[in-house]
Amino acid sequence: MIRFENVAKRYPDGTVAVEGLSFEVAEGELVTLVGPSGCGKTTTMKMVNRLIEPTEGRILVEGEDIARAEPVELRRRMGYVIQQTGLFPHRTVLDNTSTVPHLLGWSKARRRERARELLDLVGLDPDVFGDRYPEQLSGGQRQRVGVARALAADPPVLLMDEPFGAVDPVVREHLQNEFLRLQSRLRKTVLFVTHDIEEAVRLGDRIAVYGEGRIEQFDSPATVLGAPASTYVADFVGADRGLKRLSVTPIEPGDLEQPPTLHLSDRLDDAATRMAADGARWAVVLDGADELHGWVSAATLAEAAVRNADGAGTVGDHARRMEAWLPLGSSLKQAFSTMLQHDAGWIAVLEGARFVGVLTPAKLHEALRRSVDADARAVARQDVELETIESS
Ligand SMILES: Nc1ncnc2c1ncn2[C@@H]1O[C@H](COP(=O)(O)OP(=O)(O)OP(=O)(O)O)[C@@H](O)[C@H]1O
Repeated sequence: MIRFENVAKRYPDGTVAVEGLSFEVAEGELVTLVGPSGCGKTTTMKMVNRLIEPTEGRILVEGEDIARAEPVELRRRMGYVIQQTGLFPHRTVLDNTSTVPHLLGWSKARRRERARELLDLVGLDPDVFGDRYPEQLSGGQRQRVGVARALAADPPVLLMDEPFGAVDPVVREHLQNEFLRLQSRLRKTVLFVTHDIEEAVRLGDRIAVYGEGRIEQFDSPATVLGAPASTYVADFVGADRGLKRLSVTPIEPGDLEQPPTLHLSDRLDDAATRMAADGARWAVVLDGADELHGWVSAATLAEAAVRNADGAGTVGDHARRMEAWLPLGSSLKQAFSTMLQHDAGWIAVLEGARFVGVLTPAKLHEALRRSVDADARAVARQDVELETIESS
């Protein structure tokens, strides 16, 4: 969708802003450009909408060499969001949001309808905010209007230059989450500049990590964090990259342990006998539809079976509810956080309503190590054999 072919930008004073840029952003993909100040991220982005012309190479958008496109027409195909928002201070929120439709000659009724729809989409009630001026908004609200304006004419491409850079960390995280939700619906092709590695990792389908004027690594967030291509990238992503990687590594079926399962209606004595035979300390308890109910310990079952020597009673009489669960595909970070929140030694993992296994801290650690190794060797996670220092 956006393709850089050996692109360079040299300024007349000899500064090489970027060189040797060759990469592609696929349709519907969100690529973050991340790196320290002055490494050439903004230059890269501005070459896509021809605010800056490359001195070497070419850039194709939807297969077309943009050097041949008419710049104004090109820019209308691209939403552009910047940190300072660039909202017109003397125009209302509705008018700001309608800027491009206005330029495109849409009727007033259609423009307003579209602007209202977009404000709604970015979480601003048009009845409350539509007639305000930008100075009557908070920083976060202004950024939302910036995003709404960029989306107004439904462009296939979005260029975003530190769009959430000027707001505090809490608002920023909120805006990031909202944007991710929006993007999962709209599937725009997005080039997103940031100097914040956390932001790059959270938002990007892939990340381009910039060194001075060139890309040092272009990979998925998990690979950049798990297998940095150089010491430069390793330093840039930070010593806590293992922790950061937790948030981009999903729980897979192969990560799970399979403890014994019992059903609520199972007879107490049968269940106690099975547990003793398995040597298991606890079991997961499912209901009649094989959906998660909770858990029960072997000791509880054994005691209860002794007390109810006549064989009366079921597992359901002694099972405890289990609130610590997550759907398959959730991140290892969510898993860890759920364990801590419930002070649980394991969490249940579900696929839809079906119970598929449990994740323990040891399995979580193993999953992380396997996924790092799998990325480094470009194999599937379940194909990785781990060498482990056994704890004694
Ligand atoms: N008009 C210009 N003339 C000369 N050098 C320039 C010009 N514009 C930018 N540069 C240089 O090009 C390099 C890349 O700048 P660019 O704005 O792309 O960096 P950046 O990664 O976006 O940085 P930041 O995060 O600080 O915005 C910098 O060294 C900058 O000083």
